[in-house]
Amino acid sequence: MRPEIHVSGDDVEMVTQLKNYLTKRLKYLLDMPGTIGIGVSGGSMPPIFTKALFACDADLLNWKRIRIFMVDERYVDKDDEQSNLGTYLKLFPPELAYVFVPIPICNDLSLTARLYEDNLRRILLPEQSGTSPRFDLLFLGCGPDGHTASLFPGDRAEHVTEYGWVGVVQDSPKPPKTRITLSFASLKFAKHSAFIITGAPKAHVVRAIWDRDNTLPASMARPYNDRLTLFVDEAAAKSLPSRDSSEESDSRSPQPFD
Ligand SMILES: O=C1O[C@H](COP(=O)(O)O)[C@@H](O)[C@H](O)[C@H]1O
Repeated sequence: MRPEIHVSGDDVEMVTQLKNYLTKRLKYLLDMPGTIGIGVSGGSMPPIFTKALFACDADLLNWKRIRIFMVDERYVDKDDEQSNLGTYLKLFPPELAYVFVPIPICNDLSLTARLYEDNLRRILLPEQSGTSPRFDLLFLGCGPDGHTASLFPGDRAEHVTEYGWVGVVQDSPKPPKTRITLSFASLKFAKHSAFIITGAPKAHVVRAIWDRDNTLPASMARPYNDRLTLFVDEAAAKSLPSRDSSEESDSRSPQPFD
């Protein structure tokens, strides 16, 4: 099944599209039992995601049930300007800091990854079945090199945790060099994933995702159930097939996986 595509003319339109998507997903998830786990990315995503989230109706922002976690993090303290979590904490009201799954950065990188995995399993259980996570909603970004989270071309992530949910990267081509990241396996078991991608330098990555070209991590990270939505601006959409092209249709229905 092809991903659902939303092309926006500007940030305001993209925020509205994201707000509508979040509204639909939260309405569904709030009707189900348990904790709602939303994975988010750093880089350019925090401001636009935060605007869209807080544009949702207040009755959907049930902070007793929603927990937000980083799909990757730089190996820096959360007060460092490079910290993805730190960026969100600066954008969220301080009284909501508790909704973020803590990333216990310590002086041992592998231990940091293991402790993060423990936190994810403890906070997002019991929805997690067995050893594979079932994250409710993932918001992924990508770089012009096709990386997503901190999964870079060249298979640089090392698996150091008991369940393989979280890996470590020590030679990131994008500074800082050292990071922790959700693994491909944990990203691919998501119930719903969405990419937020803007700018012409990433148009080839958007096309790779559309074409299921698994030479790039961003395309390799699409969920097994094919429930994937792309939020792109016009520049990032420029390599997609034209609206009326035959390439667009793909009637394969999504795998039942929820
Ligand atoms: O370093 C990172 O890069 C990607 C993409 O960032 P962007 O600024 O090009 O959108 C981001 O998704 C990831 O979370 C971050 O750690």
